Amino acid sequence: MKGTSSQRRLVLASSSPRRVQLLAMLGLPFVQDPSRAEEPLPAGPAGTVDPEDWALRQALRKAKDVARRHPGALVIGADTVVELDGRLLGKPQDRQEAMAMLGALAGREHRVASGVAVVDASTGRAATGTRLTRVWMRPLTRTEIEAYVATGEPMDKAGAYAIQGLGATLVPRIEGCYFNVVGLPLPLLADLLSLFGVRVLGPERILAHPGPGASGR
Ligand SMILES: Cc1cn([C@H]2C[C@H](O)[C@@H](COP(=O)(O)OP(=O)(O)OP(=O)(O)O)O2)c(=O)[nH]c1=O
Repeated sequence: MKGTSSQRRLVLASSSPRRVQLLAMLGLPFVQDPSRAEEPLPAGPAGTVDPEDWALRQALRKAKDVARRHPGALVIGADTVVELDGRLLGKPQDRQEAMAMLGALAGREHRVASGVAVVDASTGRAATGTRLTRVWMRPLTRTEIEAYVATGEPMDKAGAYAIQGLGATLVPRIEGCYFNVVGLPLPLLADLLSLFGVRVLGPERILAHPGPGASGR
């Protein structure tokens, strides 16, 4: 069938193990080829950069960079940032910065923005989107922050926490897409892929899993 998921090669332009796990959940075959095209976060005054604009720009950069080495493929790029008081927080450089980020986030609401870009390497066409999730972190004592940072979990995560890990105990409430916080908003990604004819729940699934429904019994 023309334009179906079985015929488009998917490439994930990411080094993130979380994004690999999340994309694997969709059950579509893909290869991983990380990009190094991400820009450092802007150091300007608070409120000068919109988190969704920033995440989208980085997602597109990553996808376009990797698309150059995969002719004919559909390339997926994503980027996630945390925003607090108009400032963007990326991944902490060291444990001290992780402590400072968690100290600032503790007891407050912040926002997590992810951008996703799907680039068709054969035409250069791109489909993009963003999602914003509100996240409430409970108050934390200094000892709790130290203990959490000592686990190492915060080190490669935007905002220095992982909602999908031990960090789940720090977050009593969110509003918006959970997968957006983990780094790849799956409902958005499925919508973007469908624009290229890749359907997560296309008829190929029925052929691949013939059961009572498919046989008509
Ligand atoms: C807030 C939060 C972020 N994160 C992660 C998702 C991303 O991997 C990371 C944000 O960094 P990114 O720069 O978006 O991604 P990355 O450098 O890990 O991977 P790549 O650029 O190669 O795609 O933070 C979590 O895993 N859990 C969380 O709760």
